[in-house]
Amino acid sequence: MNSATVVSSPGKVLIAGGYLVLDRAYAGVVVSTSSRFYTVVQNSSSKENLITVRSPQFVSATWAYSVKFEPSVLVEDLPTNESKNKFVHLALQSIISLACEIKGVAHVKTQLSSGIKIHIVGDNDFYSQRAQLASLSLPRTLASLSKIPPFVPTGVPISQVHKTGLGSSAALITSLTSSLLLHLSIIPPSDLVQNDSEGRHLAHNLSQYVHCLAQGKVGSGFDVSAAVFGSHIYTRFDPAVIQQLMSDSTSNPQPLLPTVSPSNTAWNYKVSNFQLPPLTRMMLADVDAGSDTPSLVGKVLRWRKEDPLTGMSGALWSSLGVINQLLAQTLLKLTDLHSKDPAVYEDCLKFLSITKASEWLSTPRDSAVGNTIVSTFDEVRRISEAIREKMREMGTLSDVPIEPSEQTQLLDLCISQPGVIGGGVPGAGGYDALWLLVCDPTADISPNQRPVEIVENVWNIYKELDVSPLSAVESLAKGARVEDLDSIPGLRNAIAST
Ligand SMILES: Nc1ncnc2c1ncn2[C@@H]1O[C@H](COP(=O)(O)OP(=O)(O)O)[C@@H](O)[C@H]1O
Ligand SMILES: C[C@@](O)(CCOP(=O)(O)OP(=O)(O)O)CC(=O)O
Repeated sequence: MNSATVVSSPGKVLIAGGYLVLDRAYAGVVVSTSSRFYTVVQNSSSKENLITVRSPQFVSATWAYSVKFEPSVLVEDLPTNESKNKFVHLALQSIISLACEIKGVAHVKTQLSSGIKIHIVGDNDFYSQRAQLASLSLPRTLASLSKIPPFVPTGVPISQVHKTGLGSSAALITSLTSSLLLHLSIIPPSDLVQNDSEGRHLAHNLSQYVHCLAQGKVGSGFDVSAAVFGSHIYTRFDPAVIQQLMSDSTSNPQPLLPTVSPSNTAWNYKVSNFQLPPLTRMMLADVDAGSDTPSLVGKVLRWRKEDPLTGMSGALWSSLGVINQLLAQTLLKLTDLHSKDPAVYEDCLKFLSITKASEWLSTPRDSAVGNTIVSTFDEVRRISEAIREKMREMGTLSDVPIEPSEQTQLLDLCISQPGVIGGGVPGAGGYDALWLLVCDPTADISPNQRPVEIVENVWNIYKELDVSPLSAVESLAKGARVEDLDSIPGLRNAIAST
């Protein structure tokens, strides 16, 4: 039998907490996306201890590795490989080593007795689809995106692809790690059904370590955390937990389990429940201008370090810390209000969808509950504006384009449309993306246009920046998930030709 083990992991959007989340004293609000990475692991009938990995969306993206077990586990690139993939290679080295520590070398040798093949694909949203849309002569709309075949080939090697900022490497590492942990019987599939299982935490800790190793730095880890746990309020782990492993030489490998074990209490990350309110939709745009996140981060952190003389960064971090939390709590309050009175909530949503936010409070609702719902939406709008203002201040003080004026103009225009609740520049900010939260009622609001359509249209005709929508919405499935190969449209086909 050659059954496939498939695990998917979502992408991420950090809607609040950019820069602050690097510091354990502050939390970030991360939304996981419906766009996912999929890793498909199958036994092959090739050769003992041979692992082949293919990414069929890319040119020259096949990598073969041999696994040696003596004197210690060593995963080696085959000389025939046309390119290297550090992320995949380091992931395999770490997963096989950990599997041997947990189950013994004999168990892993049996699993690899006729080799395994791995396919990795990411939803189209992870990579810019401008060229596809142009070649199909389609306008840049959500409807056009749905006409592009799933997992469409990009026509370029991975190194040349235009990423959209959804965190491809974190989602890739997490789906690869989790699928291999399952395929090698290190964790049971049921562990990826439960939210808080030991297996899920093991997949998280290992993925964080591998991702840091591959990136050559320890970031906040919110992207891996979203790929594992889904949307949440994230407090980072202390980097000391992996410091020793990060500095180990490959010639003298240390055991991984003592560090990555879910029972290692040095992993002090916090994951608190979060989701966007019912009947709202997150909208994402890829803005084709591009920013280099590491250089933005380096500059902001340097400024913060040098700043204590004036104390401005301290005050800014404290006030942003408070309003970021307020955003999360106010959004959660809306979910609560919906569950208490879904009918009134839906009715309010209809009103908000056809009204500009600046006029939301001018017409009182029929009931006290209705007024609370509308004023809570208005509070979200005000908080999201306050966060933008503070992030712009951070940008001005550190001389970093966190919300550059070109983005400010576009965001202001979007936020002034009926039914738009709030938005901003995600993560580190810069020129490359924006997010909005819009009302998305189930009810028919014709002859009014739906907020999603209004925003799409604004983006479509906007001239000052080159804007293209992404199809992602929030993923309500919590993080890494076991999939059935045939239930994901296009997946079997995407991996069939190679
Ligand atoms: N589909 C894929 N298959 C294999 N590796 C991938 C794929 N997509 C991304 N990667 C790996 O992730 C790396 C990109 O990492 P990075 O630059 O940190 O991107 P991001 O900012 O999207 O996380 C690539 O060089 C490659 O090693
Ligand atoms: C600055 C940050 O807090 C957030 C950066 O978030 P982005 O979503 O901008 O990151 P990239 O995926 O690298 O583009 C750095 C961090 O938390 O690691």
